[in-house]
Amino acid sequence: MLRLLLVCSCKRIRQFSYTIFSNPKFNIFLQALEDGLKRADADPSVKAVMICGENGKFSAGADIQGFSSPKRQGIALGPLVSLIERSEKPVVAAIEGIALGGGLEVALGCHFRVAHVQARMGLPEVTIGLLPGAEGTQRLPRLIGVPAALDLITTGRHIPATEALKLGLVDEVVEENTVEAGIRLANKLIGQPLGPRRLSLKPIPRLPNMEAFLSEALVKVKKQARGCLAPELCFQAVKAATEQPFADGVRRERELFNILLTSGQAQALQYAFFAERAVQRWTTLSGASWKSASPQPIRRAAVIGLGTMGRGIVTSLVKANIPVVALEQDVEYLNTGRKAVMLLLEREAMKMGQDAQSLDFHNPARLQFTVDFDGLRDVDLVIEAVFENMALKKEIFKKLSGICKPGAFLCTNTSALNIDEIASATSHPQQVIGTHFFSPAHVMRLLEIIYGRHTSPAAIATAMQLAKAMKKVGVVVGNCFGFVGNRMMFPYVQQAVFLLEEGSRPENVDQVIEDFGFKIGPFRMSDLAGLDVGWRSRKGQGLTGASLPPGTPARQRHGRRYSPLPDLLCEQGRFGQKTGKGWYQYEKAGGRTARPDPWLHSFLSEYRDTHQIKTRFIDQEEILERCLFSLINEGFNILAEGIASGPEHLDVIYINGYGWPKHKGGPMFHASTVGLPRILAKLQKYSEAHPDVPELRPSAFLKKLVAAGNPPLKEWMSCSGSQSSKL
Ligand SMILES: CC/C=C\C/C=C/C(=O)SCCNC(=O)CCNC(=O)[C@H](O)C(C)(C)COP(=O)(O)OP(=O)(O)OC[C@H]1O[C@@H](n2cnc3c(N)ncnc32)[C@H](O)[C@@H]1OP(=O)(O)O
Repeated sequence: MLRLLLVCSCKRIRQFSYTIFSNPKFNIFLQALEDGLKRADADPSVKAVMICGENGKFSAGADIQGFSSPKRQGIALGPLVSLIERSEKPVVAAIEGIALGGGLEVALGCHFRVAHVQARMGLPEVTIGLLPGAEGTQRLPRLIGVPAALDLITTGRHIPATEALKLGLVDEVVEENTVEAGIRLANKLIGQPLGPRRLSLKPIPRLPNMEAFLSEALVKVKKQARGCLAPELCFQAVKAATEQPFADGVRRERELFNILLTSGQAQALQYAFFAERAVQRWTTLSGASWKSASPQPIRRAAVIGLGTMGRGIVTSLVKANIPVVALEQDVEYLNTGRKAVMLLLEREAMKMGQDAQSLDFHNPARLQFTVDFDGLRDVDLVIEAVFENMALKKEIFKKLSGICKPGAFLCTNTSALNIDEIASATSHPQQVIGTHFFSPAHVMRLLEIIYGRHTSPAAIATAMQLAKAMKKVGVVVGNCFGFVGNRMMFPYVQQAVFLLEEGSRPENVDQVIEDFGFKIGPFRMSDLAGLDVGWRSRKGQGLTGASLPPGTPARQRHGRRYSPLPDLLCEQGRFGQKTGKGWYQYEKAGGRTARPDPWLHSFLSEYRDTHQIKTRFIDQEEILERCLFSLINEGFNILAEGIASGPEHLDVIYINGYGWPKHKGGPMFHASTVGLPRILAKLQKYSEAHPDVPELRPSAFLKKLVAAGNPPLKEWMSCSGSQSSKL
């Protein structure tokens, strides 16, 4: 909520409390600001005006919910910012807490800006698919120069007050009461000329090579945007500021803003913003929820296993300022793991600069390495991160159950294994919970949190709190094979491989998926992760390898279609990047540049000949639909079973853990935009063509929703007979 303080000649402050922007939940009352400014200008006793926030916050900007509301109305902010700037009396912005989006644009209209040292500011509109549409794209480059403005506007990053001061975005940073400092400043400014402080009148600071700079910047922005429209249109708006007078630049900004507003991407990104917050309000099938469960403090944690996942998890815990005990099975593994963890932490410290001091990871009180389970006696939480092997995990949990204090939470980092079976090895299964980290664990934001039959609400609340401390987004899901993320991934990967059997090449499939906006297609992903991982799992499930009963048809398992292609590649030692060959070829073992492999193409032809599969041309539409709609179909099954309590959970998981393009809102949001009747019709078509693929059979819940008239996403769960959406 913004307030207007009127500074009078007698140095008394008349205070009008005008709600301009929300504390973000409330509506925008711009009219009040306009009226207040006009009254201040007309009143000779008022000598200066100050705009500040309430409750220690300047403004989080406009109400994001309002952008997708069909009833969006009211006066525009840009003209008001101009009105502030035109004021004949000095207007000072006193920024505390946050000044984001439209809030910062208001501050840019002021003649002076004073900020508290702990304030943060930014123009994050790009992250919700928009651009700073209240003349911010025209004022900011005039104030801080084109490179810095482009950076802030196209990334949306929030910056601290100290950085804002260096950039010239604010005039003063104070450690004391910002409002009082603002009033002092306002008093000093009374009677001073304001012309040079009106940003719309300032020329753009020139660069010797503006044209070259802008072309390079555009290439960078496009590369980072990966199909997302907003960064490029933000760029265009700033470019307009470099080429056109202020008023024309503002007109261009408005045009571009309207394109974005109606683009569909903005709705998807705004949905993703609220979805990420909605998943914090978790519930379980048995009715436990965030409302009544209390997280327990984690004063010390332990990690078991210092493989790739364990190393990343230790790093995340250290960065979250949680003292850690890291345990390995023997000294050799421990030393290798210690070196790797230290390297990761050194790198993180480099990235953090001065703030890195707080990590203090050379201090054994903060990070300790051991091979002795006794060192885990007094920890509050353990994260086991050993191999995906049930017997091994159960053995470890049995041991932990005897050693750890009864209140300690026992987490297993698994991507698919049964949490209840692991918990059965302990004497307090209510303390056991699944925490599925994504690789690299210190980078990836997603944490899938899986509750078992006995998991206590406190364990769930604590895991959620831990996710937050590690700056991750925790999503609570039920226990089933593959949980949510991997369970939905299986049909997608399966379709990708079936498409190869029928006539596609890995590079065709990857291209279609990457053009859709995924960071990486299924085959490049498989080469990166290592084909041997899935091979081991399939051998464990008896789908391939020595335990396969003789006479099993090559392309069928349990009466369903099966493709042995990935197994055949593994038998040839083609494990992906690590061996230099997989679905692609690489320059060397460990190489990263995937090149289409003629060997693989001939191998696929021979395979089709052997199995008498007629090679056919498969178009982009079929590739995309078979991969994505089968994944979405599984999502509907998951919702029907109550494994996730709403579609937003699935979407947050896919955006943060599986590279789903955020500007497409996640798989379930995408389904809602494509339209459920279309998805159903396509699945029916593909299922008829491939009756031996149960994953293509439309989910009963999808059919129910279509029969119910294709309701909007936020009403889906009320049709499920399960729980309701949080949105
Ligand atoms: C033609 C007109 C053109 C332009 C005008 C201006 C445009 C804009 O201003 S666009 C909006 C720009 N602002 C943002 O993008 C800020 C978004 N919010 C945040 O980054 C964060 O919420 C925060 C930094 C402000 C606070 O973070 P944190 O303390 O971690 O709290 P939460 O994120 O959990 O948020 C708490 C609560 O507030 C809701 N919320 C936050 N910001 C907005 C907002 N701008 N509009 C609507 N609602 C907002 C958020 O959803 C949470 O709600 P729940 O508690 O119900 O989950």
